[in-house]
Amino acid sequence: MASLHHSIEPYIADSQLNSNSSTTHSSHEVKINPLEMETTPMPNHGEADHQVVGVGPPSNADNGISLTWEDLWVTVPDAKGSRRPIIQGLTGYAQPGEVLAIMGPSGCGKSTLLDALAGRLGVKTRQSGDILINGRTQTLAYGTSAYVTQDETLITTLTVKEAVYYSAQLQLPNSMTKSEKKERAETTIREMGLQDSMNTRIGGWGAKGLSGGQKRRVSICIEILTRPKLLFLDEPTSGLDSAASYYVMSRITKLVQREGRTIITSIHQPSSEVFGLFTNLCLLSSGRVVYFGRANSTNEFFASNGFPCPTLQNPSDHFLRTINKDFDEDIEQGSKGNRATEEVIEILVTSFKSSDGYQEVKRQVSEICKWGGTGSSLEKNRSHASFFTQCLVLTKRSSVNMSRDLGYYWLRLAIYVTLSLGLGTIFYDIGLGNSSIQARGAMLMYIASFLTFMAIGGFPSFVEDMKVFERERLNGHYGTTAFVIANTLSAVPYLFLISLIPGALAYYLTGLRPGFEHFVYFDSVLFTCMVLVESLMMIVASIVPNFLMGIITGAGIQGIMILGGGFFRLPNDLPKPFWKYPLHYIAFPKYAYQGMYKNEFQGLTFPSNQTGRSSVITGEYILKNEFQVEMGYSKWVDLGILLGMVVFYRVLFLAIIKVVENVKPAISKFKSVKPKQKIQVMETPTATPIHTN
Ligand SMILES: Nc1ncnc2c1ncn2[C@@H]1O[C@H](COP(=O)(O)OP(=O)(O)OP(=O)(O)O)[C@@H](O)[C@H]1O
Repeated sequence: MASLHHSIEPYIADSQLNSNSSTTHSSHEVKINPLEMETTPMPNHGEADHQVVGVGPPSNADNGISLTWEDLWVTVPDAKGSRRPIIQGLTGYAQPGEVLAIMGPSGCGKSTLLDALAGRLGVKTRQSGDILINGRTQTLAYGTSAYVTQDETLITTLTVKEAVYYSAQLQLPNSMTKSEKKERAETTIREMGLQDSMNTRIGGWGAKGLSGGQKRRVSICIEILTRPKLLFLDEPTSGLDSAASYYVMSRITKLVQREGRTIITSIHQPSSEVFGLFTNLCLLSSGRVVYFGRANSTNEFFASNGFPCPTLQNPSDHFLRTINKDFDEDIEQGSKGNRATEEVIEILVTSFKSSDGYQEVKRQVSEICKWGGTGSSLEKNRSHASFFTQCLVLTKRSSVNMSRDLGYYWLRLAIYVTLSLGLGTIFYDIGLGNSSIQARGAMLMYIASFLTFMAIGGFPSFVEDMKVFERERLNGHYGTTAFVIANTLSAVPYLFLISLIPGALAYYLTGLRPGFEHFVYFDSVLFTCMVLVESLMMIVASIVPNFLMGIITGAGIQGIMILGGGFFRLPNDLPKPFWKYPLHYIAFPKYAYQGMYKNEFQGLTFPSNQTGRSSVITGEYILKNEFQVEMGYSKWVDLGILLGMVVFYRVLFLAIIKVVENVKPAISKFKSVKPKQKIQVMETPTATPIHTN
């Protein structure tokens, strides 16, 4: 059995520890939620007489964040309907001024552990155990911590400098001047070694820009701008060469030394120089802890169990190779002797669990909880840019993105112009003959429904916007309302442009109702419908964040609305249940068709087609009898209803984002296993599937 006692430098001498302290905080349920700040009353450790003489928290603990987790389990559903554990009863800690590295073979649960600690597990996962911040059950405020995820969700059209500078303007408080924010952005870019790529566009699908490793560094830049107290990094060095990995990690660890930050990072295969930067190491295998303690004592632990690191081999390579069982058949006999990897892992896991080192980790956790609970308190909401600045910067950033992303509006403009030219040639100089009545009706319907229908073409860009928003929102860069306002304001000029040019072409080529005011009304309806359909697609993007499913859903909703609009089947002929009530009345095409028809026909006369008699029919007659338009109110009411719908859809978009934000953590909390259920799990550590009700 390996003794790890020497490997951990406790803040408190063993003899001064209260043996009960490790259980004092265990009655608190897991409650880390980055969505809101909620400080619950300080747990009563029941140890007023627990005095620690001459020792205590590290000097920077008052300002920093210590995270502790005890007996943490995470499970996911498996194909058979039971639950498979991904994280199995982990206990550990991370404290200010230290870098904790989480290592292990691919699929061992590194990202899951990070997600659990950051309160970001998906809704399908269940978690049990205690995760405490500074010894308390409390939730992290937006922006108190930052998380650099594995996938890069960046605005691909921006340059490195723009991306980081916009982010600085959004995240840094108004008390900083513009030049100070710019300075901070540029310093951070330099710190991450991106000075030569400052003016390079990030790039993405279809437009090559930065390399994968450079994108990683941009993501890190954005998250360390505010110097967060708690930083989670999911494989920050993936895609980087060994020199870049070292420089990136050493600059991040400088933050730790200089400013007493707490950093938890998962990492795949650090070089020995990078490994040397870590304070503590959490080594995992299939969700179980193989080793937790000082990184520089890992070698000793392996050697004492019969698996010494061969001379000249990178220690981290050795640790990972020793516990990687994925390729067991291919591995030749090496430092593990004749043992199967499964057996080696079992030896290490058992050895660690029974070592002094493990006891030391538990003691350390309880000590952190004790001084954390009495001393430091987590900062309230971070000071941000003001709401107005957020709206302004987000509008600017979104406008720049829209202008550079060809798929957002420019392609649509080109298609709309082509379609309008098509309409203009098919219905060219339509005249006032009897046959022009149906032709006008068909053309106006086509413009109001199919020109707006193509908003689904911008859906991939909306989804990208939503992904960036989600990442930035979780890291607390700005508020939801600011995002929705900015998204609306930035789209308006482009939508105006793509309704004006094609609208004018179609209107004047076909010779619709003369008179500028009639054109203004026609184009206003077209523009409003475009804003409306775009709002509808944003709602879809916020619920179905998947290109294909979103496009199909959006197209389906619009198709149904067009069917119930009253053109393909006249209003009185629509089946009453569903199609007439309520669909016809809540579908925007009804108001668009009827408003456009009134604008076109009211006041016009057409020759009657009855043979042998020269008579005329009025526009009013046509509206009432041919198109079954509701004549009890003016065309302006139709436009007003459409504008009201735009407001309603935008408010609905905001409400959905807010609800999703609040519902997700509530579901996770609801699914968290209560401590009493968890105890059964503790008693059978090798029992795999956990069934929780
Ligand atoms: N929501 C989930 N549903 C089902 N399985 C999941 C879920 N989340 C994670 N897993 C599984 O849990 C295991 C651990 O995943 P995780 O992403 O944490 O591994 P990792 O160590 O970060 O891997 P890598 O180094 O390859 O990124 C994997 O087998 C993964 O398939």
